[in-house]
Amino acid sequence: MYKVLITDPLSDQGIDKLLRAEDVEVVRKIGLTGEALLSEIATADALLVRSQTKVTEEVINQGSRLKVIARAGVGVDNIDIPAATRKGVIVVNAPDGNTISTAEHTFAMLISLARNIPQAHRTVINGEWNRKAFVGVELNQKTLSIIGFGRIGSELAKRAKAFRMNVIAFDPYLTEERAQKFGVQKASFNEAIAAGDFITVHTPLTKETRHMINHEVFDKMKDGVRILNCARGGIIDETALYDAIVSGKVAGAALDVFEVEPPGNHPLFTLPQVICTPHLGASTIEAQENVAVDVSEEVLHILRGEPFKNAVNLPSIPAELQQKLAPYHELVEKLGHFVGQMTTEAIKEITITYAGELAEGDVAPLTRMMLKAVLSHHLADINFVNAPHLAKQRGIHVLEQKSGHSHGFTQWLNIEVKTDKNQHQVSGTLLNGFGPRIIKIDQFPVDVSPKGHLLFIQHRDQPGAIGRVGTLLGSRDINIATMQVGRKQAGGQAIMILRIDKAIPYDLMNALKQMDEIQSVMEIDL
Ligand SMILES: NC(=O)C1=CN([C@@H]2O[C@H](COP(=O)(O)OP(=O)(O)OC[C@H]3O[C@@H](n4cnc5c(N)ncnc54)[C@H](O)[C@@H]3O)[C@@H](O)[C@H]2O)C=CC1
Ligand SMILES: O=C(O)C(=O)COP(=O)(O)O
Repeated sequence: MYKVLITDPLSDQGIDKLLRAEDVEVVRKIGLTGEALLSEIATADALLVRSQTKVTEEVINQGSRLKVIARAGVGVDNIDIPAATRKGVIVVNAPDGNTISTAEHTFAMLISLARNIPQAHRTVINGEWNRKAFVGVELNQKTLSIIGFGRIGSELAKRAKAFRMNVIAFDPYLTEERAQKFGVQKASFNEAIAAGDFITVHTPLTKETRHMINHEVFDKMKDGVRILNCARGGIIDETALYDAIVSGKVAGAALDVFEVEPPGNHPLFTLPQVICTPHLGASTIEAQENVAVDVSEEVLHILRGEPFKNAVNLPSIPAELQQKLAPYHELVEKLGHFVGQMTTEAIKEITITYAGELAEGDVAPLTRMMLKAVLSHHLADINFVNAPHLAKQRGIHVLEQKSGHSHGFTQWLNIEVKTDKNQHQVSGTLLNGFGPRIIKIDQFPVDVSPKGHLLFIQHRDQPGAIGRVGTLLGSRDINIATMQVGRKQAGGQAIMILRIDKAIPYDLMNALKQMDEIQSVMEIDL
């Protein structure tokens, strides 16, 4: 039974799949913090949050069973992603479900800001009728500068265009083609800042975007500019915004998000030009259902070991590439496990070489898979998420290379592991109709189907050696299912790989090791 802990409000309909899953126990403790959160997370397999719960390193490290943190929304700045990665915990979000709601909310703020709707509302319900104080401006023909042209920024642009605004966008990843598709003008940051009658930010909060709208930037804006932030508190320096409003540079600001939430008695709230909502961008019935459905499905997939889509701390793999690489998963994992078990000393370097069909295109997901398999025999708690991080932390050099030499196979791959004293390598291929095969072990050509319980013996090639091993195993009722031998030259170094039906008792292992012609014996589980 998996325990899924939910600590922020999520839509009931959205989490229906989780509630109905027979292998899941849902524990809903909304607003959990401090010691209570630490105590609940200790037994949770998954944590589901929105923006309120602060998922700190301490919380993550306390989650000894934790496999996934799911964010029902976009921004993951409340989650310590590097800490999750170090711990091997997958972080997923729901990037698409609240785009429209947040774009609509921003548009509502834009119109409210232009027409002073919240301020006017307050006076009317207080018994006043002051029409002169709330003269606004039209959106028609005004310039809207959008900083961050991703999902929400681009949806906002469509709505602004419908209101006949000129839309200018700055985003380092915005191509001319995409700008044309949305009918917006691509601009530099400074151009967008200088041209906007309204400036709205739609970037994530990162080291680069924190206080990207600051005193200096306000100075470069048009007089009477209006500012919106429905993305993340902290993108705009709130002190600089306050000063710019007081100085008259900025005519008004609409804020849905704040550097500290809830913001309490913020100085900005003393200014009549400021309108606010309490982080409501994604707060619609539709968005909340969408994001809860998305994360519930992702959590179930991850807990059940099925493929998932929206990991924040794993490189995303396009569906087409996933399909292309899927047939190689087993081969890569088995080779990795084989060489990982052959290597009994601290690893210094791992090189994976792809040739043939495998050398064409992106193979990074296979390399990550191989790394996890090799290192799983050397490091504790390793998984796809933390494998590259743990390798780097241990000073293990990982090389991925491609070769034009596929040794006569349609696809060929080799994993080489170096330690201070030794090196081992295993090559494999996919044989049409037969699946993965190991075709070489440490320079010994073989043909081994990599599965089951294997006995890997290094010995001197001499008459009777194979027979003696067989007799010894037979005398202890150990059946040999298949056997492969390989040698470089007659009478020289050789290897035996026996698939046996059960594990070897300790004393029998010692008896094998003591045979004159045998140099090493190792059990390998694949
Ligand atoms: N107020 C609310 O309730 C909600 C807020 N959000 C926030 O809105 C923001 C945008 O969300 P989405 O559009 O879904 O994300 P997105 O990832 O689709 O778009 C973000 C865009 O910002 C761009 N960007 C990154 N660094 C930049 C920089 N230094 N300068 C300019 N552009 C930069 C990226 O290239 C990307 O195109 C996020 O911060 C998210 O957390 C999202 C949903 C609801
Ligand atoms: O999705 C986002 O980034 C949001 O900011 C929405 O936050 P919320 O889920 O409403 O707390």
